[in-house]
Amino acid sequence: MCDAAEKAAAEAAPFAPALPFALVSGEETLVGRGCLGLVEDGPSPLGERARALIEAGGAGPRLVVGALPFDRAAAPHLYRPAELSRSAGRSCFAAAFPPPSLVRGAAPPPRWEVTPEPSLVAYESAVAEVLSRMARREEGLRKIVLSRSLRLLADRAIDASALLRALSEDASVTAFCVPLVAAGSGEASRALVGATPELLLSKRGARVVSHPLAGSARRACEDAADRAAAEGLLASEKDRREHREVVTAILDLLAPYCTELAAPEAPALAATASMWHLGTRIVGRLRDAATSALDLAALLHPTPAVCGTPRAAAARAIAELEGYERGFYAGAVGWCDAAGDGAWHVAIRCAEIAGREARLFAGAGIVAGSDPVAEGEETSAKFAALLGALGIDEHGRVRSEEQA
Ligand SMILES: C=C(O[C@@H]1C=C(C(=O)O)C=C[C@H]1O)C(=O)O
Repeated sequence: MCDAAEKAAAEAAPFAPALPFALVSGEETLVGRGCLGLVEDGPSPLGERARALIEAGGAGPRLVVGALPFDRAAAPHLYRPAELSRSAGRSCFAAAFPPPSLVRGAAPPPRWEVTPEPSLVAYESAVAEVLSRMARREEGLRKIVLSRSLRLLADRAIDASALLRALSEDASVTAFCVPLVAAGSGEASRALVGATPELLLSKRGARVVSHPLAGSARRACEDAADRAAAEGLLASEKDRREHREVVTAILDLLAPYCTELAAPEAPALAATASMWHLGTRIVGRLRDAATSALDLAALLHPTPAVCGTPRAAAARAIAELEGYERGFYAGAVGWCDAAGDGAWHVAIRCAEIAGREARLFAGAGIVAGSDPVAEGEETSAKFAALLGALGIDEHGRVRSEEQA
């Protein structure tokens, strides 16, 4: 393409994603390429603005894809892809993210530098500070989800597609890739890549489903130890209290929109390849089937699974004590179509990747009775999925076969 044609193409498409958008799960896979337009800022509800974008364009997929940031006041990143592949199961994934060639596979593994931000010790102190604020009942705080991050620097550009392929091997999660910066923008192509076990909200017709998780234990390699970890979690009063905060918040927020809404009294175990969680499947029937999945996701988000209770006070404490912007970590990733149907997943177990750099995030819910060292260990356990997919441990060392 000549320069003028390239410039015209860039102006026509305000965002030209360098990578496909992907949501990959055993139930459904969605891959979006290119961009026909971005959902604009504006006073009307997000769902309405998304519908306006879909209706305004001509031919093309009738949906928007993207991510909501953790901060409710920050701008969402939502766009209408130019092409869409969709399949029940994972079949359309392999075509969009083909396996690497043998030549690339034979290259020596990358070398990594890993810098915790904050350090584990500083994280534990922040947890202790949260506990003392809760003990003083400051701002009525009952739960705060505090996170820490790992900054990774590789000796070469990180292959987001390879990471996504590795993450999607765990059948219990939804792997995702959300391109955040345009190709040719001058910046390294930035993307949010992860593998979440947590469904914020899905909506088809009048039926809504949410599957919040809260309360966690690291899985063990040995069967007996793994079972014991699961049973210990299920019996833990502290974890059940931590979990209940999330279920109550979701039920309270959804109730005005539903004619039926139900959740089991007690949580059940949910497993990923590396973690046990307490989970509750909430199912409801909307009063108005035209309510947008995007508006419902924006209403629920961020739940006490990633923020805390009361929500605004917890968000303020998080901003103060974590000392960094979460960006899209602990936000939501998903899609919404012209009928308002869609699915939004909690953006956890993820990393923001740009060139040779990655920033990984993991958080843990703190309630009265939490132990700072155990919460630090829980964040390490949650890093394992991403680090394992990159083939390294928390110190940047290449993982041995037994660890994998
Ligand atoms: C905040 C994260 O996970 C959330 C917190 C959990 C907990 O505190 O037990 C469990 C699942 C997630 O809702 C994360 O993985 O970063």
